[in-house]
Amino acid sequence: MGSSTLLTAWHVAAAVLFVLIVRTAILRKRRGPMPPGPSGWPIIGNALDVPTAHSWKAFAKWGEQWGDLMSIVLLGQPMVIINSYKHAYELLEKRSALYSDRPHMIMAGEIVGWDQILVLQRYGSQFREYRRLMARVLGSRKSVEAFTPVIEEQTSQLLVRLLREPKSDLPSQIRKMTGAIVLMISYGYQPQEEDDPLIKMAEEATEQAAEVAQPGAFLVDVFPFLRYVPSWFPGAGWKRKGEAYRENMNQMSAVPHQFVKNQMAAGTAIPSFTSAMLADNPSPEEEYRIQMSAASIYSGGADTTVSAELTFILAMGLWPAVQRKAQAELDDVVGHDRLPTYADVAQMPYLNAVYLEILRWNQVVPLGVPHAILDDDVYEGYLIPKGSIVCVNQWKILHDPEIYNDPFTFNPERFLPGPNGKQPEMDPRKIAFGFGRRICPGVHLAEVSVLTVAAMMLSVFNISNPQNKDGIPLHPGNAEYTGGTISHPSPFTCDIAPRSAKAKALILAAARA
Ligand code: HEM
Repeated sequence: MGSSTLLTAWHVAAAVLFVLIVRTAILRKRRGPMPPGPSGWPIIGNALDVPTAHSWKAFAKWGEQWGDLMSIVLLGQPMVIINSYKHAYELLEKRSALYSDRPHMIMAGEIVGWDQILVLQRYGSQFREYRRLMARVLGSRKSVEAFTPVIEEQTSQLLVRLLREPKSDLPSQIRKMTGAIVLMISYGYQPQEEDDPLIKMAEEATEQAAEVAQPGAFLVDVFPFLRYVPSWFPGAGWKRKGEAYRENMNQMSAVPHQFVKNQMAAGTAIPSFTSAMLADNPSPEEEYRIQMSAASIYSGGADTTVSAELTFILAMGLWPAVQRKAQAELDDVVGHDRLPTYADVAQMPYLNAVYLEILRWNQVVPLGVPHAILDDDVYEGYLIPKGSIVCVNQWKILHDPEIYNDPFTFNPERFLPGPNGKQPEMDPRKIAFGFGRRICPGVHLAEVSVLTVAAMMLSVFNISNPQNKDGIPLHPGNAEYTGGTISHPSPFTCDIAPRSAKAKALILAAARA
C-alpha cells in the first residue's frame, strides 16, 4: 500500500470514529426517555449482544427483563423491539401513518437497487402506487381465486413428482411449485421442469439481497458517506460487488417483463398481473412501476410460502393424530373418486384450523420485516426517535401463553369453537402477516396456495417418519428451524406414501389430464 493510500485510510478511520462518537453522544443525550433496554458498549452499542441467528429468542428473553417495549442501539442506530400484540397494534396499526417507513439501507437499497422492490421501498407516493397495483390483482380472496386453476395444476404436478420420487429433496420440489405459481401469476410464464433460467436468475438475485440486507454486514450502512467512494478505489470491492448485484437485480425484473411484452405483441400472452396492467397503455413511469411490482410479487411470494408448506409437511409427520383427523374431514367432503379443489376447502373447518396453526406454530418471518418511524413519537412516556427501526417479535407474540394456551403444542382445535362456549383463540393472521400499511399484500395468495397444497397432499398421501439430515427421528421436542429473516424447518426427510391404490391412480390421472 502506498503512503498516500495509507494516509487516506487513516483519514477514513478517523472520520468513522468521529461520526460514531458524535452519533452515540447525541443518542445518549436523547436516550433518557427511550424505552428501556440493556446498556451497550461505547460506540458500538448493543451490536455484539444480538445473536446472528434466532435473534427473536434473545429478544423474547430480554423482554422478560426490560418489558414488552424495549430498545437497543446498534452502531448508533436506535432500534425498538416490541414483544406484545398490544404495543404492535397501538403503534404499527393505530399510528400507521408514522410507522410505515422501512429502514434506509444504503447497500441493499440505494446501491443494489432493492429499494425499488416493495419490501424495501421507503414510504411515499411510489410505495402507495405499488400497493394499489398489487391490490388490483391480489387484494381480496375473490381476486386471488382467479388463480386457483394455476395453483391446483402446479400442486397436482407436485403430487406426481412426490409419487415418482418420494425420496427427492422436499424443499427443492416445493420451491419448484411455488416458483412456477408466482411466475405464472406475475408473467404468465411457465418455467421449465429443470434449471429454468428465470427461476435461477430470481433465486440468485434474492440470495444476494439476503446477503446485502444483513444488518451491519456493510460499513456503508453505518457510514453513509462511504457511498461516494468510487468503485475503482482501493478496498472498494464491496462497491463493485454492489454494482454487479444491481445488474442481476435489474435483469430479474426486466427479462420477464420483456417476455410478457413479446408475448402480447405476438398475441400469445397467458393472462397475468403484467399483461393485465400493460393492457391499460401505461406511461413509461407507470410501466416501470408495473415491472417492479411484478418483481415484488416474485421476491415476496416465492420463499415465504415454501416455508409455510414445509412446516405443514413436518407438522403432519410430527402429529399423526392431526393428520388423520384432517384426512377424515377431506374424505367426508370429497370422497375417494377425485382430488380436492380449493373450492372444497370452504367446507373444511378443521383443515382451515390446521392452516392457522401452521402460521402460528412456526413463523415464516419470526421478526417480521423491520418498520421505521418517520418522525419522533412519544408513547407511554417514552420517546421513539425519528428514524428508529421498529421490530415486532412475531415469534414471541404467537407463542405468548397469555394469548395461546400451551403455545408450543401444534393444536388446530384452538381455532375452533368448543364445548361449554369455548371461543377460538386469536386469529394468527392478525400477527403473522405484519401490521398497518405494510401488511403483507400476499396474504390471500398465501392462504389459497397453502390450503390447496394441504388439501391435495393429505387426500392422497400419508406423511410419516420425519427425520433430520443425520437420520435422527424427529419428535415435537427436537424439530428445529433455520435462523434467518425467513425461517424454514431445518433440512428433514419423511416418508410420503400414497394412501391407497385408488389415490395413486388419481395422482397419475391428474398427470395425464
Ligand atoms: C405464509 C406466507 C407469507 C407470510 C407469513 C408473509 C409474511 C409477511 C410479513 C410479516 C411481511 C412484512 C409486513 C410488515 O412489514 O409489517 C410481508 C411483506 C410482504 N409480503 Fe408477505 N408473507 C407471505 C406470503 C407472501 C406472498 C405469497 C406474497 C406475494 C405477493 C408476499 C409478498 C409480500 C410483499 C411484496 C411484502 C412487502 C410489503 C411492503 O413492504 O409493503 N408475501 N409478508
